[in-house]
Amino acid sequence: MDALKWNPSWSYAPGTSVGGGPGTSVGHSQGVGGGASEYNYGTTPSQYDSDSRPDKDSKYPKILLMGLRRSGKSSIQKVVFHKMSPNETLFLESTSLIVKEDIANSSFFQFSIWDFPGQIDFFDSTFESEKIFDNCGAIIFVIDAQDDYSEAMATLSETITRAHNVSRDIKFEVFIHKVDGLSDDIKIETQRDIHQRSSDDLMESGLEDRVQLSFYLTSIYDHSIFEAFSKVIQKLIPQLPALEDLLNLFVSRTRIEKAFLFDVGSKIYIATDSSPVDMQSYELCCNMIDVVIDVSCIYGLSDENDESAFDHKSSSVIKLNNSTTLYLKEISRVLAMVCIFRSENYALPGNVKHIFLDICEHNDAC
Ligand SMILES: Nc1nc2c(ncn2[C@@H]2O[C@H](COP(=O)(O)OP(=O)(O)OP(=O)(O)O)[C@@H](O)[C@H]2O)c(=O)[nH]1
Repeated sequence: MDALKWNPSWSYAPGTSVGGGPGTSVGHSQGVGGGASEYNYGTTPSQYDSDSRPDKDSKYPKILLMGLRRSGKSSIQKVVFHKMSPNETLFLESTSLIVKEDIANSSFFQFSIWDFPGQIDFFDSTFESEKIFDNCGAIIFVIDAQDDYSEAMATLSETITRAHNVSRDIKFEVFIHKVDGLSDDIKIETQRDIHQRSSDDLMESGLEDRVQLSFYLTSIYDHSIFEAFSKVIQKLIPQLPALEDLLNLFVSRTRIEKAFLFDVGSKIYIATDSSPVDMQSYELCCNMIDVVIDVSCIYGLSDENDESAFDHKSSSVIKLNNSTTLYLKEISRVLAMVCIFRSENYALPGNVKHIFLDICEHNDAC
């Protein structure tokens, strides 16, 4: 497979993508507005004072990935945004610097992800809370559910207090991570316990009415990490309510059961209609995106041109043997609509994109 044909805007950092599949980024492809940079935390304090700090000009809201060492922060970032296969994360080295990466793929999808080293010391004089938490949209705090999480709970509580002091608008998202190794009963019990302990901690610090935590059970070995990230990102999309209204209107006009608007590169869904999301449907839609991109890369490109495998001609229909039909249609260079129909209601919706864009046109949201 000629990975160079992959749309460069889908790999978010220069030359850092690893792993198989059509998303493998080769060379120094760089995303729109993308680029990863590293700078030292703690060891060279002057870097915080210097005007040359790489984050100085980043205008995007930050998403901070925080948590103890080896909790899985870098793995999450690599799997979601660089198509690294979960098994390859076994070879990731511990992060010793803050790794900052701008992700600005579409007008809905603009933020800056900061992957923190695990050994943060809030009492270190070089840790500048104001600068770190300023313009922060969300903190994703990763807890290794396979390990003793007492220390992680203490760090979470400290992180919340520090961050909340700087900004009241930060969203706190707790990923109870690595749940692939746990039975369903243990997962539920772990979530209950972490929820309880963090509520107690919030109460102790007097923040129980001011801070709201969201909890997600996640693993890089299934789609839970993509779903959780989707929900985090959606909270940072100002146009989300308008997009959801559009999707509701769209669904009501087309007899579609469920419609997702996807960022194709990461398989994060930017919005969906108001009917409940079930994990299986989401997984099916993600798999469909993979199939469409794989097949397009193999059969859809000629050797002469250097076009993307995903373009205005991209669409696909997959009929399943359980009376469900999936339909994917390109919406823009980086966005796809994936719809789920009951097969009996499916009448080739060649104009799905047009109906959607037509609805958008009559609304200011898009
Ligand atoms: N079972 C399981 N292992 C995971 C999961 N996510 C990450 N890991 C493993 O956890 C280990 C640590 O992952 P990292 O991503 O390096 O952790 P980190 O939080 O970035 O670590 P530091 O850089 O030291 O702060 C690796 O061996 C990963 O393969 C998961 O969902 N399930």
